[in-house]
Amino acid sequence: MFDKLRNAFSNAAKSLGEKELNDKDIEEILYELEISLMESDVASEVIDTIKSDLKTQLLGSKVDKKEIEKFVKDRLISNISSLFDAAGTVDLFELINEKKKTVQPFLILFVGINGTGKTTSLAKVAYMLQQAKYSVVVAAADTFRAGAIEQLREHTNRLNLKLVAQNYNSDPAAVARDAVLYAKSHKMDCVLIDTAGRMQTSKNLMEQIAKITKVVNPDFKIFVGDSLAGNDTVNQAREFFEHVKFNGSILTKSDADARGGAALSIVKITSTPVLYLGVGQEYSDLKPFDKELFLETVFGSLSGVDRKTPKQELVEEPIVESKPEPIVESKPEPIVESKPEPIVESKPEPIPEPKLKPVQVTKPEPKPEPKQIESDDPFEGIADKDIAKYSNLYDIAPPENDDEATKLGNAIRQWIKKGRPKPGEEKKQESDQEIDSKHKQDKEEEKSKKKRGVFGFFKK
Ligand SMILES: Nc1nc2c(ncn2[C@@H]2O[C@H](COP(=O)(O)OP(=O)(O)OP(=O)(O)O)[C@@H](O)[C@H]2O)c(=O)[nH]1
Repeated sequence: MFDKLRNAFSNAAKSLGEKELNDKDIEEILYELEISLMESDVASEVIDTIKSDLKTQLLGSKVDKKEIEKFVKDRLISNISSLFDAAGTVDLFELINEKKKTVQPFLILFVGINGTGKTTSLAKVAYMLQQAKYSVVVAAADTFRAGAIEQLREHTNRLNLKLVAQNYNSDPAAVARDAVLYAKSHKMDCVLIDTAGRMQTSKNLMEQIAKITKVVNPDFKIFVGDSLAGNDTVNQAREFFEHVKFNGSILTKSDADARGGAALSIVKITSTPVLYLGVGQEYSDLKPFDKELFLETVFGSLSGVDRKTPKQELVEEPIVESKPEPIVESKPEPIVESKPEPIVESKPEPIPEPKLKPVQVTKPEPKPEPKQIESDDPFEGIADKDIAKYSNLYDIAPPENDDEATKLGNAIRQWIKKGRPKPGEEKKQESDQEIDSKHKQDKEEEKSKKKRGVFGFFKK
């Protein structure tokens, strides 16, 4: 008998607790998540597309009322996570090793607009490859910006790398080709090609890059974008991708701001992966992009819904002191050579380990204690046979609401505690009054927890 009753209760709770998601439910929850994405510098058009995709997916889904927020959030995170997965990952070393088998150098072209950190990132990649024992030659194919060649020379001198350069205004494609010839004749593993970075809308620039691409046919093209530039970086990425079809990106200056939404925007727009994050001004300040860390940064804990606008650092430790070796642009020296420099293999000197910056470890924001979730079942812990026995002995009618169910559950527990006495055997140890007062106490506790009642309505 009580099995039926119990089933009826739980079905009622289910039907009252379940809900078919409509536009309004989703909009309300997405609003919070949208703020998180905006605060993380995700481009607005990307947010709009993600939102509308998600809405289409969710409309009409049946969800437990209590779980709606978590459900929507989880789906959003899982959609974004799939976006990153779909863009794939790249193991640069593996690609270089493959090319090495053909005894040909692996050519990497760096593109991006001025000032985003392209040259610095090229130097960081050169350093990373050097550390992995690959031989590297650098091509100064930015022959447009005054000081660009000297800036690159500064890096290659420090890293003890060969730089192939010509005069300003010479043909960047010719510089790239010379560097490739140098690498081939010296059996070097990689050629890193710097390019000029005027505005992405410059037709000239895009034509120049297209020409380099045609002449040397790079194996890999990297777009360098500034992670602080938000929508701007996205527009740059779109434009460069249209013309250059780059294979992946490096996002610079992630140390200066923890948000990193540009990563999501670029991946969404180009379907290519973010390879590395620039996290400082040292050569070693290049970190592989970590999807999980990104998601945690934007959404907080991936399993809960309590942190709506987290401000966790994408780079775990903020850098407090930047003592970079100044990457200064020296004044352009007149460059006389119009041909590639005579090829003199300098003896590789041991490369000093770049100094690591002292980092200050900040204590993570204390997370709020997870709320204790109590069972909604007023008969929790009571065996079916006890419910049946008690109701038969005392001829109890099925409870009609939360209060009655809770009261009945408590009464049965008391009865069990006292050894399941039959009517008359009871020594009246516990009067109805006592049960009532216990019940009142329970109600008070529940009130303060403001949790949803078992029958599907909110207790006031
Ligand atoms: N904090 C920080 N600064 C960076 C990072 N990457 C580059 N920078 C700095 O950003 C500035 C611009 O970097 P460059 O490498 O000169 O920029 P670029 O894109 O090559 O500019 P052009 O040479 O004009 O094309 C420099 O001061 C760099 O030190 C980074 O990851 N973190």
